[in-house]
Amino acid sequence: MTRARLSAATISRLPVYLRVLNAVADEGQQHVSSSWLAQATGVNSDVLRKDLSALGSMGRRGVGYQVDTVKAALEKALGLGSVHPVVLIGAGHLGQAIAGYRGFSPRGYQIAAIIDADENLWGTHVAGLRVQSPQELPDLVAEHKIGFAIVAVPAHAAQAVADQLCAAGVRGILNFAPVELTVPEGVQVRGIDLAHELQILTYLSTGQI
Ligand SMILES: NC(=O)c1ccc[n+]([C@@H]2O[C@H](COP(=O)([O-])OP(=O)(O)OC[C@H]3O[C@@H](n4cnc5c(N)ncnc54)[C@H](O)[C@@H]3O)[C@@H](O)[C@H]2O)c1
Repeated sequence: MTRARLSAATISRLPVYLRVLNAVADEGQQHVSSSWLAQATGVNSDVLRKDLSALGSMGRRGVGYQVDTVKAALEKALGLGSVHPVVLIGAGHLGQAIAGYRGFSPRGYQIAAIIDADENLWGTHVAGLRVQSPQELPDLVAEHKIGFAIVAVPAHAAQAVADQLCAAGVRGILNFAPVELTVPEGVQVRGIDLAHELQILTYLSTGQI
C-alpha cells in the first residue's frame, strides 16, 4: 500500500474512523464489525470496507476488524506516531484561538512557532510561544524542521505569506484566509472557510443560499 494511491475522499474519512476506534479502544473493546463501524462513523459500509481494504487486508469474516490493527494502519496512513511541527502565521483573533487549541498535540501536531507582521506583537506570548517577525520565518522553519503552516492573516496578505512559506520550504498549508492560494507544484494547500460551510449547510437544509 502506498499513501499516494488513496483518494482525497478516502483520506478525509480516515481521521473519522480513527476517532471512533480510539474511543472504542479506550473502552477496552478489541473487535468491531464493519457494519457497526460504518454506523458509528456515518459512512456507507461498502465505502468503509473499500477504504480499509486500501490500507491492507484487515477484516475477517465473522470476526470483524481488530481495533488495534486498524488503528495502527490508520495512524501509519495519516503519518501519525511522530510529532509534526507547524508554524502559525497570524496572531490575531483566529490565530490566538488556534494557538490555544489543545487538540493538535494528541494528534501529532505541535505549533512550534508563531509569526505576525505587527511589530507591537513581537516578543509577546501567545499560548506560551513568543510571537516572532516574518523575517525569522526561514530560520524557524529550518531550525524546527517545519513542514506545515497554518495561515490566519487577512485575505490581502495571504498570497505573500504563502510565497514566503513555500520559499522557506513548507510543504503543506492550512489556509483560513478567504482567498485561493497559488503555490508551486509539490506544495499542498487545504482551505478552511466556515462561512462557505454554512452556505453549503444552508443550501442542503433549505435549498437556498
Ligand atoms: N476560515 C474561517 O472560517 C475563518 C474564520 C475566521 C477568520 N478567518 C480569516 O482568518 C484571517 C484572520 O482573521 P482574524 O479575525 O484573526 O484577523 P485579525 O485581524 O484579528 O488577525 C490577523 C493577524 O494577521 C497579521 N498579519 C497581517 N499581515 C500579515 C503578514 N503579512 N504576515 C504575518 N502576519 C500578518 C495581523 O498583524 C494580525 O495580527 C482572516 O483572513 C479572516 O478572514 C477565517
